[in-house]
Amino acid sequence: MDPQFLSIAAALFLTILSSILFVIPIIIKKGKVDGRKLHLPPGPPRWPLVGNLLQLGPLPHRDLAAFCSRYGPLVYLRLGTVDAVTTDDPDVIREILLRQDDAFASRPRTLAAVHLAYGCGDVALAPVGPRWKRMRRICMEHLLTTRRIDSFAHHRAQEARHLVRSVWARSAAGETVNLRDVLGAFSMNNVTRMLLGKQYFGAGSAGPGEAMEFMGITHELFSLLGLIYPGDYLPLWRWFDPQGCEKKMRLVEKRVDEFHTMIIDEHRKKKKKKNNNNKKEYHSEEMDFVDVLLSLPGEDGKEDLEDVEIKALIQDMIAAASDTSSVTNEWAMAEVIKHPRVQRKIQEELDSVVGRDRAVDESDLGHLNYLRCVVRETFRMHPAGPFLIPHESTRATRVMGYDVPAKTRVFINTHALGRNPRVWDGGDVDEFRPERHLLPEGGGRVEIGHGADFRILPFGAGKRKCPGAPLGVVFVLTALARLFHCFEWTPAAGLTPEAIDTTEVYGMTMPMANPLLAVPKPRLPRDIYST
Ligand code: HEM
Repeated sequence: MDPQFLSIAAALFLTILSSILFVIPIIIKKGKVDGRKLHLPPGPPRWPLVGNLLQLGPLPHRDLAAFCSRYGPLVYLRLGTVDAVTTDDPDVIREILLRQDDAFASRPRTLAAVHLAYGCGDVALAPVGPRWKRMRRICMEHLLTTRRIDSFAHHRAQEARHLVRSVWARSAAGETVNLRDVLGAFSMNNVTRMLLGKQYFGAGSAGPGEAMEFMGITHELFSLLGLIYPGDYLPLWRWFDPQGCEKKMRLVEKRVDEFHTMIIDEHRKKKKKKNNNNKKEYHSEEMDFVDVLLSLPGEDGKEDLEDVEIKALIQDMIAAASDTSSVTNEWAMAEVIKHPRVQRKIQEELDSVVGRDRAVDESDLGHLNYLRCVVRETFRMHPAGPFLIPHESTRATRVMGYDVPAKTRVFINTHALGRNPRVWDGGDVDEFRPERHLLPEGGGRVEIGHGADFRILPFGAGKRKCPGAPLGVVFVLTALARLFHCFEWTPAAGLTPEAIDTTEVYGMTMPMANPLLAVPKPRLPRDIYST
């Protein structure tokens, strides 16, 4: 028998045994509030101690969706020692994220958040409280302002040109394009130029050694952040940790920290050199996010933010900004190539709004309503992550007439929301049909957000709503507009459009199981590709 399986089985057995001794009294106490039996939401039957943990497979968002269609819009689960609820319903989501935002705006302190987000000292994974508030304020007031984002428009334009040129070079060589690679490089370069003032892909990149290290750690970071780690639900599991997850987290934590230390040192040296050369302070437009953070005053009379705060913020932005937009772009490209009718309509719109004698620029993006519907439809079927980042209740409350205890973990299933047949009538929830989002003639711009009906939820809502949503939308629309304006796309040789594989893999973000390969054919005059 597989030795890894044996060690996992032994760990499970020992965990259950030791749990019997320690946890049962706590569970018995928790089943009541003020002596009254809790009226919990309905949910599937659970095993002693592990609860519903063993009912979650490799695609937990699909398992939780199945529970919702069986038990109702709000489902209670017991995951080891943790109370949890899940929903795929717009009314329940609105209740949790807007009407009871105060009760549900926190985050659980998972082991990954402790090790990989500087002890939950960041924005995205931090429990609600003064520290989160301050870090979020720094993001909103200094990093993600319209002015600051506009100041990087020329970088984004350059990266869009690189994207088109790299695809063009491959098409000229008759090569199939791996869209995961090119879209990943586009997003990552945009993000690292804005955050760190450097790029890791293509000409002008920061050396292959550093790029390799950066890609290595971000890859490991993403996979650890996406993991469902049993130790978060069965604390005694951590004694055995048969897969060595915690050890891996500590190793990645160390490598990530060394990388951020190097980045901050470089920025300090650059600043000092500039000061020694008697150059004036930076113009605001020249500053990347690390420069901005190094120039902000700290608390309690301290001159600067603490390094650890800067590292936590940078870490968050890399994780939150890069993969989300590249995963969305790959799904959108796959669905459009799978539906040649949709590709034709995108191109007709681009030819009418932009024309064929110049490249798309950011000012065009607001006028591309059909493409905006394509992005909404992509978010409906393939939200960047299958769940919002888990929320946690700070106090006991009631939702839809049911008790929800304090410290309940909340899984908002955005994947299931977009495919919920009670929400999307017509029986075609698995069909990619952007037209369903079109507004009546003269209805204005199609917005890419949840709107009043909460039928899609690409960026969350309420206090923890994504602060980078406008920028994320620009990354996504820019790449798609440029790639469909410049090229006609067909599937890799030998594949019909319908045969493109759109199965997903679970993680913090939810990419396609296999990278998308496709063949581009230029459709514009030659000079558009070289300018
Ligand atoms: C297409 C691109 C993007 C998508 C789909 C996306 C989606 C999301 C979602 C679903 C959340 C969780 C909301 C919740 O838990 O209620 C989130 C949080 C967050 N996002 Fe984004 N995001 C994108 C781009 C960005 C960008 C470009 C940035 C910053 C440069 C960013 C920064 C953040 C941060 C800091 C949080 C945590 C907010 C908090 O917990 O207070 N995101 N995002």
